[in-house]
Amino acid sequence: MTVIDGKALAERVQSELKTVVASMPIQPGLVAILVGDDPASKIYVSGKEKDAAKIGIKSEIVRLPETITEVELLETVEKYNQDSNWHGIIVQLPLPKHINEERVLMKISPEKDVDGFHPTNMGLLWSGHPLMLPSTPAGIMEMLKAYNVEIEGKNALVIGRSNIVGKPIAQLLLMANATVTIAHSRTKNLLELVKNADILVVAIGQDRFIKSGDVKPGAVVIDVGMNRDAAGKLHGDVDFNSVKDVASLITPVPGGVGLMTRTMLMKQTVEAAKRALNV
Ligand SMILES: Nc1nc(=O)c2c([nH]1)NC[C@@H]1CN(c3ccc(C(=O)N[C@@H](CCC(=O)O)C(=O)O)cc3)C=[N+]21
Repeated sequence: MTVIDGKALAERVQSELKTVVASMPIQPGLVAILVGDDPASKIYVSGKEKDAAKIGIKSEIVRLPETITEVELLETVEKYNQDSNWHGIIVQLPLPKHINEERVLMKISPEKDVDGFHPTNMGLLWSGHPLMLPSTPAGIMEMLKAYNVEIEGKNALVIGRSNIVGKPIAQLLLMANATVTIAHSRTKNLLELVKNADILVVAIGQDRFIKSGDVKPGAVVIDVGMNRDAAGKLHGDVDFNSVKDVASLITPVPGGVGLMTRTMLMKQTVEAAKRALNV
């Protein structure tokens, strides 16, 4: 069994990006709009600032109060759409309940939508011609590539159907010629599907849901979960301690998918800046 080293891989990609950025005539810029104080979003945003600084990406966090109106938020997004100093815009999710998430995501100009959540970018991905890749799925594919995982013809099971992880990773695996199944909370024969999966991607947000007895021996297990227990310790959706003995390759939490998610956001930002420069 091999544990995927998300930290080493993230650092490798970051240093490649740093070289690319150093050779660019302008500094790529990434703005993160953070509404309210969701704890997971705060962790992500602070990590992102650190990564950006390391790579040489200009970054700004726009902190807005929980009480902001949807119109004010839309105006903020539009301001950064219009400002050519910023190549990437992300609006941290989740947003407060009184704000329509879909409308806000649709407001981000697709060329600056480095999360890849705009319906135009989702559609481009599903049509097989992606412009912007959502970071978590892009990071997962990067890990599979770095560890030479054969995807073609394999049974890939994605548990979770979110627009952020489940749907886009299913499409990326499909584009790599896997036979893809998407399972979710209403799936009836889940454990049967899990037993058959050569590649298992778990993104359901349930602490240590997948146990060693569930997994096919030799499977590649990618854990997207980030669940904090009462003591504040992070756990994945996979019971790492037992599943690691059954899997051929497995991602840890922390130190796996999360770090690659952050790094791929940086990569999308650099790509967006390159496109803005026409290089
Ligand atoms: N528009 C938008 N896009 C997102 O991609 C997005 C979002 N909103 N809202 C919040 C969630 C959460 N998320 C994380 C990604 C990586 C880590 C991360 O860095 N994890 C590290 C460290 C975790 C730790 O130690 O606390 C790890 O897994 O090793 C954390 C959180 C992205 N999200």
